[in-house]
Amino acid sequence: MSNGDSGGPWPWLWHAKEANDAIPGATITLLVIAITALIFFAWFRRQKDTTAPLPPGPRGLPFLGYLPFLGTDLHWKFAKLAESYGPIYKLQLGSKLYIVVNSPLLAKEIVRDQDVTFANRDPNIAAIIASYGARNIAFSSQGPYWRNLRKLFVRQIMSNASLDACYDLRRQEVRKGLSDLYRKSGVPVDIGEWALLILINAVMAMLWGGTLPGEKSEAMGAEFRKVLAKHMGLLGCPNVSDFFPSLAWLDLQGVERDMKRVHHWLDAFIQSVVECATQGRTNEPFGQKEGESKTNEQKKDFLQIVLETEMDLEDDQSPLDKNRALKAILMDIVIGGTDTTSTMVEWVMTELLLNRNVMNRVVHELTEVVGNDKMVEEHQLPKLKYLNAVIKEAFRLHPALPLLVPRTPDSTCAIGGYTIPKGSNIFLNMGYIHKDPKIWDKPSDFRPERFLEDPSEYDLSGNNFMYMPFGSGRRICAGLPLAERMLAYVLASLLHSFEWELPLGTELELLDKFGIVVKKMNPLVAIPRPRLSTPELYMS
Ligand code: HEM
Repeated sequence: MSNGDSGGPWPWLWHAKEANDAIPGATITLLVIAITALIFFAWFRRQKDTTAPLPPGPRGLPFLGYLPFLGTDLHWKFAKLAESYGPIYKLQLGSKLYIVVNSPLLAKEIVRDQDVTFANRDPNIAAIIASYGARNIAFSSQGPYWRNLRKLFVRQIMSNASLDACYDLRRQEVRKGLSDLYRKSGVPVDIGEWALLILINAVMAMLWGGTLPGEKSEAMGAEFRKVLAKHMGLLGCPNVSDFFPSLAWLDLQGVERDMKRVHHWLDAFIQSVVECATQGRTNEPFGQKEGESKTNEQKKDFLQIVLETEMDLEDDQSPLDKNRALKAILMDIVIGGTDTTSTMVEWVMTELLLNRNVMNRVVHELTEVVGNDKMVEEHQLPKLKYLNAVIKEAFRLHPALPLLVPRTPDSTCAIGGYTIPKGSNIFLNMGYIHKDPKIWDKPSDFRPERFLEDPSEYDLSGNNFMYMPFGSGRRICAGLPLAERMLAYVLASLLHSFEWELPLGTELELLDKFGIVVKKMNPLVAIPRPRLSTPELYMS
């Protein structure tokens, strides 16, 4: 065998002896060089990306990092730092690295371009306890378990058919709440508190058909509100044990201890709901009549849907695992479905009381669409274009979760030319993006008209990275369809059925306080006066 024919890997490179061999040989040579260069370039870029610097960020103290300078109003602090450090910055808090993203372009990289990489959570200690060991949808890591749980939730429980089927249950609770307000007409009412009770009752009704009866409603509702407030406070509480896992056993602030207590109460509550449904018992504390949730197919509740669906979560699931997964889903609904929505009712009502011309236009629209001799029905909601714009504008200025729920990458990657290490916590700073003057004209004005021009430009489904009150991508809020319906229905009912005024001498303001859900600092108190033509309407 001659050298030129087969010696070495590139024989044609060296031995294009004959003239007619020369052209293809040269072409192939150039091709190989080009491909090699491309491969090298791609490799070099990857190398460069992963060896790119960490994002900029403020310096902290040794060991503690930026922790001592964080303060309590995280969302305002993060906005201020965005002014100094730009679209992306890092914060070292104890032994943990946090990355804050402040631009729609970089947010897109996370929730769209690299959605799979960023689809995990790194729940804090309180969240792990509250979610049965990260077994709920919000805090479990992506994988078959989370996917199946989420599929069941979104496709079955939150489907249009399922939500239509339990409309009667929601409606009854909203109507009861309106009757209650009618009795209180002329008297100052804490709107957030009222809305939370209605939402707790509506969610309970949808869960298993039972609600809180009569006086028990007030007492149980008050207890539930207290527990819920504590629960949310602990979830959002900066905890030394999270920043220094090696000190977690000391539980220095007692967060772990307190969350265990709160979780115990909520778990007993959920367990009694599950037992009642699975064993056909009456649910004494919550006034469900025997067989109530089982007999009426029209009013199929969420629990029935879950129980009827074979929960195929993981291969090795034990009955205990299954029970825990079931309770974790119910907890997602109870926790996700109440506090967030009632908080938004309060924000929208506050903005409307501050912007009387906007309030008048909403009321005018309601009168046109619904009529003064009728109560609002859910099927009328899509016709309330202006109210929907008002809700969107309130979400822009007061997103209930301005930092969404932090995500964590499952491998080291690059965003905006910076290295994002595996396991760091990523905050999408939507509270800042929603008010960025580079994006929004007169951002601090409450101007629903900005959402009227092209309503599809900014929907709530996270397709526009400048506006994502419910997040985006595979971790977008799983309860969005219910949240949209409930929020608009409660607000439309409040505004159509009553005129609202402030108690004499009240100075309305927009101060907020940080938590996993950002609420009004001072509760909104306003006075309802009936505005419908017949008192009987309020008695239904
Ligand atoms: C005004 C009402 C609500 C707001 C503003 C809201 C907002 C959010 C946000 C921002 C997230 C994180 C999204 C992300 O990481 O990209 C989220 C997640 C979630 N929400 Fe909501 N939510 C609301 C109502 C609800 C309701 C009614 C439910 C249940 C019935 C619910 C259940 C959930 C669940 C299960 C997740 C976790 C999704 C996952 O990690 O896969 N939410 N929500």
